[in-house]
Amino acid sequence: MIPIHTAQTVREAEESFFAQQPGVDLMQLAAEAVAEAASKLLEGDRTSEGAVLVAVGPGNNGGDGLYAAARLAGQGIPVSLWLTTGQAHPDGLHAAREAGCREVDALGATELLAQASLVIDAVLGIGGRPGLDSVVATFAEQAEALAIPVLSVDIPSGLDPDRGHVEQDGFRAARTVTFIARKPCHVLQPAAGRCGVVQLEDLDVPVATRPVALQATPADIARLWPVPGPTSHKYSRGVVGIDTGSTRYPGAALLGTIGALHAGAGMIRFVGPEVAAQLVRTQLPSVTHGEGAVQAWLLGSGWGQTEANRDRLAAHLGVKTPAVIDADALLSLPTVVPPNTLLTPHAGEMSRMLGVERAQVEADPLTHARETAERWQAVVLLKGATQYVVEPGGRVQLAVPGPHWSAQAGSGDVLAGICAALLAAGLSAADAALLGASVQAMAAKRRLGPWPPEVIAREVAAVVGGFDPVW
Ligand SMILES: NC(=O)C1=CN([C@@H]2O[C@H](COP(=O)(O)OP(=O)(O)OC[C@H]3O[C@@H](n4cnc5c(N)ncnc54)[C@H](OP(=O)(O)O)[C@@H]3O)[C@@H](O)[C@H]2O)[C@@H](O)CC1
Ligand SMILES: Nc1ncnc2c1ncn2[C@@H]1O[C@H](COP(=O)(O)OP(=O)(O)O)[C@@H](O)[C@H]1O
Ligand SMILES: [K+]
Repeated sequence: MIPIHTAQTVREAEESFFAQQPGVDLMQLAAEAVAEAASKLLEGDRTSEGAVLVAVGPGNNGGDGLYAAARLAGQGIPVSLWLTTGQAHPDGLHAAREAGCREVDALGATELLAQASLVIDAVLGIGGRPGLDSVVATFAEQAEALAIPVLSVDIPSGLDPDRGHVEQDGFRAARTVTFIARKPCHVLQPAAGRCGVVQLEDLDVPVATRPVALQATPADIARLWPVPGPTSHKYSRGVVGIDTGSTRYPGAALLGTIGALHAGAGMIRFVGPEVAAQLVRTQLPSVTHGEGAVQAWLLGSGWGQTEANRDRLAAHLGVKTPAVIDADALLSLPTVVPPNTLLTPHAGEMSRMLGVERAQVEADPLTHARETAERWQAVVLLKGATQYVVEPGGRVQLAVPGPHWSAQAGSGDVLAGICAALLAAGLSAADAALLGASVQAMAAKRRLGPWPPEVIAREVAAVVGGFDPVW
């Protein structure tokens, strides 16, 4: 799991490091890493006038950029500096001037762009207020329009380091070199989409504080997956009870059942309406029909919004079996849900659960997901380009990210089924959510393109097969 830290935590880590090791110059270490990354991005194209254009802000982020500029100029690379506010880190500026960097104003920077091989964005880092001055914002847009690669120092300038929300167009980096720890903007969409490849340089500065979130990697998912062993049988692997679908949405039932089956459910008991049952029967012969003991329920997908939802939900929750509650059922929740319940809303559903606007959830997903988890004392998987797994008590984990092709009707139905299989296997609701969302993303990566959700679901089985250490 990759720890994600806020700007404040990173500052505190830097301060306690300085208190213990006052002689270490972190800015030089940061600049060295930036210069090295710039050299790699230049790929030998060092001949054109103004090969590297460094946009420099007034603080230490600009200081990193200036020392990196000095290092590149020292290698004989033509480097131009644009001091975006007219002010700059004094020692860094001195070093860059001494090394032979030339200075340009805003107009000169814009003119140079067309010939530049690389822009280094050292305008604002973790000390910046979100948003860019309009001249800098226009420069960033022009760099993108001309397809000039951008190397951002610490964060793409103008982003809020602690959020995934993007207020204004700004730099779109090919690579971001960040320091000490990854910040939320590096992993939360849509901000993460502006960072390009994120390269962490920890500068040997330890961070003692609890991370704000943990980002899962494919290796974590493989390690945590419940792989069957020699003593496994269908019941020990977990029986999933499925009550999903309706006359209007029978396909949701089939998709969730396909999801549960391809994620390794030991057995499935389908108890949804006959129209959905018929569909499942013709497509998936291993699914059984009718009541019986189950280890987890999958409820809500494709129910439609009807008066009957509250009773349909209550009928299953009475016995305190763990459950994945999805889609329409999320709006019929009782005040108390059974232990190990997983709620799987997207931003629109969460907004209706909390009685706020969708835009409010999208602007601050984490706060709203925390509120949802607290209100129902249940684990919440907030779906979308970033998948947040939030527990009551506040622990936040982020699923392995996947391609945006998954933004299609039916993906959520499949995902709920995958999570239900994991819940039935005995995993906690948080692990079921983290593994379910991650494995679907990993499968989608292997099937890049507009594949229907059932095709991605079948690919899940292949990904899961790869987790088996024995065969
Ligand atoms: N701790 C670490 O991990 C390490 C930190 N290091 C580096 O230090 C960076 C942080 O430096 P920092 O604290 O000097 O802040 P920084 O981002 O340069 O911005 C502050 C300046 O910008 C100004 N300003 C603010 N908002 C603005 C706006 N919207 N538009 C215009 N101006 C704005 C603000 O002026 P103000 O108006 O607030 O007086 C102030 O002058 C960090 O990102 C990393 O690169 C590395 O060297 C080593 C490891
Ligand atoms: N921009 C995106 N990038 C990657 N995955 C996405 C994106 N938007 C949605 N998803 C994923 O697609 C699925 C869509 O879920 P949902 O909207 O509930 O679909 P449905 O209810 O129609 O099945 C979720 O698993 C979600 O995480
Ligand atoms: K920056």
